[in-house]
Amino acid sequence: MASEAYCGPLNPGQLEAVTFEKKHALVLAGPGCGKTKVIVARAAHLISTGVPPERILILTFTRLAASEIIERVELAMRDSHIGLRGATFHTWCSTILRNSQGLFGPMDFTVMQRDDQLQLFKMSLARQAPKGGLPCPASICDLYSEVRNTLKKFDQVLARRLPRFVGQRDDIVAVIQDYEERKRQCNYVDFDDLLFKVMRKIEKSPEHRAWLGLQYDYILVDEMQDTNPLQWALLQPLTEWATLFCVGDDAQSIYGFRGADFQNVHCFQKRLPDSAILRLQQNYRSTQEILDLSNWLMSVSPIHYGKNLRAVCGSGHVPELHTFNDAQEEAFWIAKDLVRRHKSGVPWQSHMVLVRTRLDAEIIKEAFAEYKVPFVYLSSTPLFETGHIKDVLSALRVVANHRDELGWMRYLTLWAGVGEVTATKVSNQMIEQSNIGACLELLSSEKKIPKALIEVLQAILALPKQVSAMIKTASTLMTEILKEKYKDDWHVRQHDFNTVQMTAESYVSILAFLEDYVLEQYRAAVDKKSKLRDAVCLTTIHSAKGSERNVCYVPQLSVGRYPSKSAIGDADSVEEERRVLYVAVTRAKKELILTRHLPSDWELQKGRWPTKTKVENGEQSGLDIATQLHDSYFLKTLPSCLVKL
Ligand SMILES: Nc1ncnc2c1ncn2[C@@H]1O[C@H](COP(=O)(O)OP(=O)(O)OP(=O)(O)O)[C@@H](O)[C@H]1O
Repeated sequence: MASEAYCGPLNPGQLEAVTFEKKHALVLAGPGCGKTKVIVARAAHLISTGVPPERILILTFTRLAASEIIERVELAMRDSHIGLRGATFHTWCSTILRNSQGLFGPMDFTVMQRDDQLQLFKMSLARQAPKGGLPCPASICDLYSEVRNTLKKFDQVLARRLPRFVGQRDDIVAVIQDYEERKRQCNYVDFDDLLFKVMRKIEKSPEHRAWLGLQYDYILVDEMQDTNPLQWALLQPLTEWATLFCVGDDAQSIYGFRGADFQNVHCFQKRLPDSAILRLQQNYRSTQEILDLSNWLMSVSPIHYGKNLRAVCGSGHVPELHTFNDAQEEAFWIAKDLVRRHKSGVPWQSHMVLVRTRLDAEIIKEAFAEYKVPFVYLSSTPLFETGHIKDVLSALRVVANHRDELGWMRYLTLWAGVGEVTATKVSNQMIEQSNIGACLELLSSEKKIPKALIEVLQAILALPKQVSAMIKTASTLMTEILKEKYKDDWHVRQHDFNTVQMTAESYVSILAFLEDYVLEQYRAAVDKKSKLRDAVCLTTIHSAKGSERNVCYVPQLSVGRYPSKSAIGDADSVEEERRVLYVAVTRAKKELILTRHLPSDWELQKGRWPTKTKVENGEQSGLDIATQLHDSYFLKTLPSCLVKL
């Protein structure tokens, strides 16, 4: 079989999936059973049997995964410009909006970052509810996002997420309407809009549906278990034209907070009667001892996952479980253990450390610095989220979209003598103008606006369409104000502009460049580069999906962390936490090292355990929560034979 020749051996189940000929299929498999391999081989198989690559669309959860799959298919086909299309749902929809000759609405828009969304909600709140009394901007933003991603009724989501505010329903709706109106005025599109706008059009209009559906013969979807109802509403109408081939694992669904819906997996066949469910059972990644522990973790869940992974590669080391006095001792031990392994000849890059949150990573980073362990951190704050870069980019933003109110606010308030009040007044005027030329004219007549502020924008406008040159000019002309604003660490920050310039080298459109960084193109490039270095991979578990290493450490497996305090009291959240831990432990190929530390004195004073639930519902005491944390601790009933203490 051609794809097998390209992609390496396939077992009979994988081969059946790769060459499946009836209509739609969902391949369900546990971790390490070759789902990614099957997607790559399926694409190679389709191409080798004559399907034009541009008629195949591959949808993945991250841009990195999309680019890796495309690369692997290209490698398999020995053709590096094969023309296969791979994207996340967001980048796919953004391309549809921008490249449809206006069929899906205006094509020139600025994609908002979450920061921008929060700022806009804050302004809407100030306009609609000046005396307060409503949820904070982040809560309203998340509420609205959940409504759109789950396609549930607003009142239903409000009652579940923010029960205390049900009485203020109409006020919250007014804030959201104000936010929507402002977004329209400013030419903004938020993350959810990208999907929502496309979905609404194809839902309502047969012409739009056909226009999109006719572009594809095959749509291949990775990580189906993490798709949400909005994403399904985009896929289902296209099945009239294209064949859907999805892979997923219900035990690895960890994006419930983004509205991921099990139904997309569990109801697949009911929703698409001309479809088949295929299952892959053999795990090629881990040793049986690692799988025994993983199987046990799922077997004690109240949900019946029915996971019983069998290792093709047989037996190996029993997972280790180490307990330390505190988090620092734990982190130092991990660093020392890595140094020991490296000294014995194992490359750094054979190791991965999987943490729960960015904050958890900090203590590990400190220990790595102390013991000089080289590492790449896969969830670090991208450069583009830092203040000085955002400041420079704000100048480019307003040149690209003169109705970008938040861009104006950031840019104007950078300059001495321009306060919030003036900036608000001026940016309101700017978004009324017909173009950036008219804005510059008006700015020149404003007494409070420094000349240098206008000169930066004029200089950007005068340049040919090269985004990297624009960044260079803007950062050079803004050096004095930035140096003053970031005087404490300017010596470090000043070097970042070169990196951003390099990233922008191939771009001729500011909007396209800004959008790519909002949608994580930049992070994907960094992740890819970092994989080439010999370094330990330090990563959040959410960023580790699809990855594997010979030796994996899962630290901070302490009471109150798995499940985390915030999940207690909500059975769905606790189960999602279990799946997060499942993803972590199933990344290990040969050795799994679990570590934890004893609760600190502070935590031991039971009355001082965080009392979020108590605050919100007035029901539970801190003591109750401490007891629940102990009772629900995932390792509480861990059979001692599954680990080496
Ligand atoms: N038939 C096979 N023969 C040999 N190795 C295989 C086979 N199928 C998969 N593998 C190997 O097993 C490992 C896991 O495969 P892959 O990453 O495709 O699994 P997955 O199901 O996508 O895992 P996860 O869901 O955990 O990300 C890879 O190293 C892959 O090369």
